[in-house]
Amino acid sequence: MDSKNSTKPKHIGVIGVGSFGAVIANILAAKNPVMVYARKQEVVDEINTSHTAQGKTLSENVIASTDPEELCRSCDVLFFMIPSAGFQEVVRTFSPFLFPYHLIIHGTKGLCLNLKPGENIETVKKIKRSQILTMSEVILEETVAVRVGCLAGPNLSKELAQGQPAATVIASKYNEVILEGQSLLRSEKFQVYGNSDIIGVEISGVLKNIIAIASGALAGLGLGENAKGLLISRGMVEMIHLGNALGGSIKSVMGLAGIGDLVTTCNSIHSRNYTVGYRLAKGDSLDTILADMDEVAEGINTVRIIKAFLETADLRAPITENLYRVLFEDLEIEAALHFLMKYPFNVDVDFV
Ligand SMILES: NC(=O)C1=CN([C@@H]2O[C@H](COP(=O)(O)OP(=O)(O)OC[C@H]3O[C@@H](n4cnc5c(N)ncnc54)[C@H](O)[C@@H]3O)[C@@H](O)[C@H]2O)C=CC1
Ligand SMILES: O=C(CO)COP(=O)(O)O
Repeated sequence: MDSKNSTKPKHIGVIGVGSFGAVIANILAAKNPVMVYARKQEVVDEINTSHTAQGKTLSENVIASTDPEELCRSCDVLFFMIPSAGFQEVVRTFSPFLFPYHLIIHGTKGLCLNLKPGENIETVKKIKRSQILTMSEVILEETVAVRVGCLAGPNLSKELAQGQPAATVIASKYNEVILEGQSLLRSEKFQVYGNSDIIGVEISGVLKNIIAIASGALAGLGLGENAKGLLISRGMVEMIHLGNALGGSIKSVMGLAGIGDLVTTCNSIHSRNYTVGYRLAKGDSLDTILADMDEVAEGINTVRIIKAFLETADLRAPITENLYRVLFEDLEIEAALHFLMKYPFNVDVDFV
């Protein structure tokens, strides 16, 4: 099947109409017709009749379908905007209809695991890098697509939806993916940078969620800006060492998808990860918080994965390790903070 034989105008595909997918669909719809994929027929009907998706307003340039084949036939470029927990399953649903000409960009800030049948993160205590998949690795493993990219940066969906100025990074090994992403998304309110280190950019977006949970916890304890500055700078160092161990470049952590997103999410009540930490510090249990949240806070699962990775890596990540104990072993946040304040960090900058 050759996409060039089609005479119909091509849509840009968006898979997932959650908070971020809806915003990206609207940004794309300013320049091109967009087709979004949703699993539920009632969501598709709502979009096609009233141009809303569960409370979020969508452009009239957006249509919806429940049919992955229709998306793949109608769109040469597809944006996957699905949380990591459902990512592999959704990519598998699309895989039979994808061809090498498709260009795929994802916006997911989480990780997947490549474990044996019957194993899961609860049962496997130690994880090697080869058992961790970024979302671009999932796409490359599950499909025939080659031109794959990711989108990451300080992009709180609530602010983007209000049309506030922001910027993002499109990362890919292929310059044409970066150029296509820039051309589709860029506007006077949305700047789009390029980066060829896709793993570094993906990992930056994933790891900042851990530090955002910790930042929310500091705020929940009523601590001030000195403590936050300390957390953000030491968090960045932890991201650099972990990012390096996971195959990313230091440079990407220093960029928009790393330090840029870290500052944003460590400071915003609109960040779900920050909110998790804040509520924990106010005394809510993780189970209560998860039961209340209808959106994803990727950092919780990421903490678990990185803790298991640390068991096989020659590396210490004290913020992540202590946050793991707070989230999953009932360590008091004050005790974790006390431990970190006594931790013998000596060298300020040890990564350049
Ligand atoms: N919301 C934000 O400000 C930003 C979110 N992100 C990342 O984008 C990803 C998605 O986040 P949100 O849109 O905020 O999440 P969300 O929880 O608001 O929405 C997720 C969407 O994915 C759909 N979905 C989940 N599993 C599915 C499946 N198996 N098949 C089909 N659809 C499925 C849900 O129905 C929902 O529409 C996350 O990895 C998040 O870290 C990145 C930047 C900003
Ligand atoms: O990644 C985000 C903004 O860049 C969104 O952060 P949360 O997932 O914590 O809401």
